[in-house]
Amino acid sequence: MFLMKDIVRDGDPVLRQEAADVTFPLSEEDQQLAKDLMEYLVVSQDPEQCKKYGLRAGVGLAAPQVGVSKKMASVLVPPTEKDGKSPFTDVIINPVIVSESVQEGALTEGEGCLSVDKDVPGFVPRHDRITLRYYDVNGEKHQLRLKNYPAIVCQHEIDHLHGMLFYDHINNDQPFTRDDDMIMIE
Ligand SMILES: CNC(=O)c1cccc(C)c1Nc1nc(N2CCN(c3ccccc3Cl)CC2)nc(N2CSC[C@H]2C(=O)NC)n1
Ligand code: NI
Repeated sequence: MFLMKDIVRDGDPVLRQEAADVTFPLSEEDQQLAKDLMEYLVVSQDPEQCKKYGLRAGVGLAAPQVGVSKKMASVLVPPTEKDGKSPFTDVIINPVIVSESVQEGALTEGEGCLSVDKDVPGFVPRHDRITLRYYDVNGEKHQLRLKNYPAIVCQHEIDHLHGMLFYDHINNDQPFTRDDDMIMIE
């Protein structure tokens, strides 16, 4: 199981590299990595276990953040009160955003990252809607449309696979600048 000591922090070059494509069928090692990446999110989202292991809660974790420069990330978007179903949960492998809305979206409260200890205030302008193509741990190809929070999270995690961090997108002169048709996501 990953603990905070296993999370690579900003400044480590691995977070600024282009990660390598994952080859199928997954090696034992890559299968274990996928399990561990998802387990971190599950444990971190359970208040009791989160406290017990001293974790920072997250809804996404990319392999480079645990020092493995491979195109793999776990995403676990918690269920919204409404229907108790997670809008998106999977380990995305060799993900590609095949299309994206011109319309932007951003989290109203800004973004946090397990690899960035400092708070970096500001809107992180992203695409409000994306069409995501990825392979799951079984090598099955998926292509689906995501919008709002799940789309933001996937873009944040896919950024990690290309050596980008969320604050790279923040407008430093006007961090809370937004154009009036930017979708603000709670
Ligand atoms: C600077 N202001 C802020 O951080 C920020 C501040 C307020 C609100 C938001 C919404 C903010 N923003 C933000 N909050 C999150 N969490 C909210 C709490 N949650 C969580 C916490 C406890 C249990 C279960 C869960 Cl689910 C875990 C996830 N996560 C991300 N990001 C950016 S995309 C990848 C994702 C990530 O996992 N980061 C570690 N951003
Ligand atoms: Ni991150």
